[in-house]
Amino acid sequence: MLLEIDDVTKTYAGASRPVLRGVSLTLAAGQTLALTGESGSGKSTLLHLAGALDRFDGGEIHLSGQPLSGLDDAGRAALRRSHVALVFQQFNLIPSLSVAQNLAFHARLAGRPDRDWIARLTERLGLAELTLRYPEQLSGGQQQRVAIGRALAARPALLLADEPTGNLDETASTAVMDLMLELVRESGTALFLVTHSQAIARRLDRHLHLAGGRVV
Ligand SMILES: Nc1ncnc2c1ncn2[C@@H]1O[C@H](COP(=O)(O)OP(=O)(O)OP(=O)(O)O)[C@@H](O)[C@H]1O
Repeated sequence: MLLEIDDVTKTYAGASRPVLRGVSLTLAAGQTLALTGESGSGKSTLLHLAGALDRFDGGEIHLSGQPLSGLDDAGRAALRRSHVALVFQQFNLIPSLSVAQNLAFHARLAGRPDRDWIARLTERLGLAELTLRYPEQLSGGQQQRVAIGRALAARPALLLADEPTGNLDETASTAVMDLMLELVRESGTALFLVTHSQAIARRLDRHLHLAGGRVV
């Protein structure tokens, strides 16, 4: 199993109530999973824990067989770099780098700069004419397509996406979601997607809902 979350609890420092009260789920390699839930229900928190971005208080998370509770910050960072990619609502491109440089950035960091795969992603994402531009010269939909290409360039085992189309209009949102689903399926990457959209959630292999700090 690629990701196993087992009875995880999380309370933020200073908060009176836990955000997560015993959450369990699994995600197999190559599978796509949607997580919905009301605002403040803890979706982003759970996604961050799955990506080894934050600590939890109880339970255990295994990512590619590694228990996360035993890792220090450096260990979590190393596991993240080798296994996980992230796409957020804000596109988070590096403003001083061109589209081509943004696309190659994470693959370089991960030590996997596969030029043919990056060229293929660039083509598939409709970015071939835009490689010399900078993020500020792109539309929101174009920026998010670069972010998806950058995330998949290193062929991560797991893509975590937090409302990736939340800042896009309906047309751009549909185009970006179509491409993301096609490309994760093509590359065998598992997808854990947080979304407010039931329509988007229905397009994934599985759909879980978070309420009252639990998966229901
Ligand atoms: N760093 C933090 N410190 C303290 N409390 C936090 C922190 N991050 C989130 N929270 C709180 O934890 C709860 C869950 O937040 P989270 O962002 O996980 O929810 P969400 O379901 O993703 O919400 P949304 O759909 O609005 O993005 C909220 O009450 C939020 O205020």
